[in-house]
Amino acid sequence: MSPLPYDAQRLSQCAASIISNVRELSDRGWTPATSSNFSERIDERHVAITVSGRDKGRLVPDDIMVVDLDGRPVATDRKSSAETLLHTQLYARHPDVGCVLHTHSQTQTVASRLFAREGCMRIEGYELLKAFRGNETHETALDLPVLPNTQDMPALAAQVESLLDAQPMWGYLIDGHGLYAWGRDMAEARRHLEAFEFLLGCELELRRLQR
Ligand SMILES: CSC[C@@H](O)[C@@H](O)C(=O)COP(=O)(O)O
Ligand SMILES: [Zn+2]
Repeated sequence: MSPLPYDAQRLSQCAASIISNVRELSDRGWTPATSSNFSERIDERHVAITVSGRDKGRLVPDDIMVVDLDGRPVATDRKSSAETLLHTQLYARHPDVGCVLHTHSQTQTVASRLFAREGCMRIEGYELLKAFRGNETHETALDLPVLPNTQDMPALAAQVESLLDAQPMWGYLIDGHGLYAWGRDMAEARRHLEAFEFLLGCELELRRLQR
């Protein structure tokens, strides 16, 4: 047997981090019905990612596998997330991206429906905007893109590429689907994900109150 092209110990670390963090996200109801997918970078060429179709609230080490930056499985016959390309495109493009989190909370999904027509959701004036890397004041605005949903991953990835060409960003919504968020490591990606969830919730609540 040829040696693994990645560090098995680093894979175990990534798997443990994904399992424990995702269990907490799942306990909040953000990963219903096997939805959502999660990954962490192993090294410059390899990513640990969830196997497709698993119950994300009950992940075990066997539910985390390795893909290369083109999304091809490495040393396994398991099938990676149906949305693997949306993860690997970020790692391939940005060497400082270390973790990508995708969830399907009700807040994220409702917000995506509400702002789909505009193609973006403007979030401004909140203290919690400082949770995003690089922001040092609440006196700023963030445009969270909302992309049309499709099962055609290369087409979706191409749309994400053009967004990334245009602006620095930490996440996007997919209409009727959910949220992608990322960061340099699990802690930062999770901070960004939680900030998006909170801010989307505030905007939805404001709209309800203003009706
Ligand atoms: C269970 S429906 C959700 C899926 O279609 C998909 O959007 C998703 O988030 C999970 O897919 P997966 O292939 O398990 O990574
Ligand atoms: Zn999804």
